[in-house]
Parts: sequence; C-alpha cells; structure tokens
Amino acid sequence: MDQDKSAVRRAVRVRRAAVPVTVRAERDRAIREHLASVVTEGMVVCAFVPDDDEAGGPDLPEALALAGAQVLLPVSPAVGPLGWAAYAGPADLCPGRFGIPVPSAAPEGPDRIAEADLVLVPSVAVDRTGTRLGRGGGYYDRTLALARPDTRLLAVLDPEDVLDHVPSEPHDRPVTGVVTPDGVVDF
Ligand SMILES: Nc1nc2c(c(=O)[nH]1)N(C=O)[C@@H](CNc1ccc(C(=O)N[C@@H](CCC(=O)O)C(=O)O)cc1)CN2
Ligand SMILES: Nc1ncnc2c1ncn2[C@@H]1O[C@H](COP(=O)(O)OP(=O)(O)OP(=O)(O)O)[C@@H](O)[C@H]1O
Repeated sequence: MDQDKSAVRRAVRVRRAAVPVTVRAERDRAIREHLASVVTEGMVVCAFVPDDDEAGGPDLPEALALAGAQVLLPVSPAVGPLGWAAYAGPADLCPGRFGIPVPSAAPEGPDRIAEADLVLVPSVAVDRTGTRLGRGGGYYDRTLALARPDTRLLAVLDPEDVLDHVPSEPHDRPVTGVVTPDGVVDF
C-alpha cells in the first residue's frame, strides 16, 4: 500500500514539474478566485501556504484574508496533529519545519480547527469519493479528525490530480470536495 501511494506521489510530482510557470500562475490565480468567491466576511478558514510543488500559489492566505476570512495556518509538530496560528500578513511569515512559512506567533492547539467553516487541505491527489493522498506525514489524517463534522474540507489541486482511484488505508480521512482552476466541486 505504501508503495502504491509512493508511485502516485512520484507520478504527480513528474506531471506538476512539467507545467510551465506561466500556466502554473494562471491556474493558481483561478483557484484563489474560486476560493475568494466562497469566503464570506469573518469566516474562519484553515488554509496553508502552497509551495512550488502544490497548487494555489504562495499568495493563497493573503487572497483569503482580502476576501474577508480569518485565516489560520498549520504549524507542524514533530508528531501528532497540526497546531494553528493566525495569519497576519505576508511580512509576518517565517520559515518553520520543512521550510514551510508559518506566522511568527506561537501556535495554538490542534482543537482550533473546530472553529473552521472551511479547511483547505494540501493534497497530492484525490478521487471522487474524497479519498486523499498527502505527502506522507500523516498530519492531516490526524488533524481532520478534530474538525466539526459539518466542516467543508477542500483539497486544492489541478484538475489532472483528481483521479478515478486513490489508494487508501483505514487511517485516511476523506475530504468533502476539491477546488481546482475549474471551480469548487463538493463530492
Ligand atoms: N504547503 C504545505 N504546508 C503544510 C503541509 C503540506 O503538505 N503542504 N503539511 C501536510 O501535512 C504539513 C507539513 N507536512 C509535510 C509533510 C511532508 C513534507 C515533505 O516535504 N515531504 C517530502 C517527502 C518526504 C518523504 O518521502 O519522506 C516531499 O514531499 O518531497 C512537507 C510537509 C503542514 N503544512
Ligand atoms: N490517525 C493516525 N494515527 C496514527 N498514525 C497515523 C494516523 N494517520 C496517519 N498515520 C500514519 O502516518 C503515516 C503517513 O500516512 P499517509 O501516508 O496516509 O499520510 P498522508 O495523508 O499522505 O499525509 P498528510 O496527511 O500529512 O498530508 C503512516 O505511517 C500512517 O500510519
């Protein structure tokens, strides 16, 4: 099973690396616009800072904040569910674990995800039943279990990474939908 997941991760990485930078930028902009259109004033959104290998672009938190969201960003512990810290603008971000930017404030507990109306989930691929493949840390599997049951959980992806089938294990937590440059789809 681990090997199946690794093979999908490798294939997706190869495909993403072949997307020209200008196409990448256009897709990321479309994703941010779709998300801005579902955000309402004061909505609590657990987001993330996408890196070069991920859809959405590094400006994703700022786009959500400009749309009126209160944005929380994940802070990775060595093990266990993610902590959360409030996004306070691009200048406040500093490199955290894995080199991923995090807010300067000390993170608050994993339970803060229960305040979220929307959780954006970094993903390598999903299938149409919501089975999600991440980078293999197991962080989001542990973290999504703490969200309220009615919370919208959207993977952020290119359309090519919405697959017919993604290998799953019993601990995997499904997402409820996906946002791609084509729009938001709830499964
Ligand atoms: N942008 C972003 N932020 C995030 C996540 C994420 O996936 N993307 N996370 C989601 O949990 C958490 C951090 N977890 C991470 C887990 C693995 C890797 C990583 O670089 N993995 C290597 C593969 C390592 C291996 O094969 O052992 C890689 O992808 O190259 C990075 C972050 C919290 N913040
Ligand atoms: N709820 C959990 N409790 C204990 N271990 C877990 C849990 N969820 C995942 N794990 C472990 O974490 C490791 C990585 O899991 P998996 O490959 O499913 O991660 P992922 O979903 O791709 O990563 P992420 O959620 O960080 O994006 C596996 O060894 C798995 O057994």
